[in-house]
Amino acid sequence: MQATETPTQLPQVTEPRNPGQELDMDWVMSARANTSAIERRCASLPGRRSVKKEFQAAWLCRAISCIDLTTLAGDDTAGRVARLCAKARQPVRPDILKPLGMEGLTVGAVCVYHDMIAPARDALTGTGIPVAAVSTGFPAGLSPFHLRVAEIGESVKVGADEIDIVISRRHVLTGNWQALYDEMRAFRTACGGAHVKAILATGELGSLRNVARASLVCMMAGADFIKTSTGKEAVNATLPVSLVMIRAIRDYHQRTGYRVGYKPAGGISKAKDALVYLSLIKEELGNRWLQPDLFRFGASSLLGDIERQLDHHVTGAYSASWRHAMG
Ligand SMILES: O=C[C@H](O)COP(=O)(O)O
Repeated sequence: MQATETPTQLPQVTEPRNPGQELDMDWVMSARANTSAIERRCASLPGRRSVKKEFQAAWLCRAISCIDLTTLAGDDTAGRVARLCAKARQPVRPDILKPLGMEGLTVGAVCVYHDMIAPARDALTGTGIPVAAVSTGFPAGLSPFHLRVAEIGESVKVGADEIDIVISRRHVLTGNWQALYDEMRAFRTACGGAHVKAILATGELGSLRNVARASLVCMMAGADFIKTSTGKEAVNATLPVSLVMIRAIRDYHQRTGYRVGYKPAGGISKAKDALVYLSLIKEELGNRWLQPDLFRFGASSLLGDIERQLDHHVTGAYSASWRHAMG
């Protein structure tokens, strides 16, 4: 990754929202995933070695601007969410951001459970930082369908800007693509003006081919983003799964003209891994997808590691451990 742009130099454009389309079964069934080719591509990925040292800080700031800063714990409180939102507004110490020319940098969004939307809204008033809520019986999605739809409506009513829905994995595992399409379409409709991210829970879908097909079906049904995982599955975001989903997004864009966003989530906690993901996006989809309206990291602890690495850069203490970590 040899890019020299800083996050502030990225074009600010408004993307037309994916309206979805009819379910195209021929297209869905033609989706394949060649596992060995995917593994070869992932093994050859740039990232650690190819981000030049002088550009790393800019790329790490880019990563921050794309984080959905997340807390999804049973013991979440309004106080914890308020602290998370303070971090979302000012993700890195000002004395680190100033020399980088990145004052005013914020994360992409804050992601919480339904009951934490109101505290998050209060804490983010006037910042423009969106609130995302997980929904539809997150994380398993096994509550009654009408309640899952109603949950979306409740979250939109109290101010969620984005809704992260979970799909019914069984529809994928049984090849019931029509049922998956209908479910996703209903969720998208219930979201109204709020953007909808479709969580595929890829670690539970059985095969990369299923991941490719589920990605296409959700986009056809109007997903604004497709997202790998809830963070609660045994296997969450991985590079092979990401490659399959990103290529489905590219295919969808080539055929329909609509850009759908991508959100890897779960287990991404290291700055060096964030750079690999950014490299993958840049190479497979291009710079346009490296903005928060089309790319997010779903992460609860990634920001802490990025802040530590930026601190090293700015204070000149470019540590041996970081050099080692970056290969
Ligand atoms: O969607 C976000 C994930 O739940 C966060 O997962 P994490 O805690 O492993 O970073």
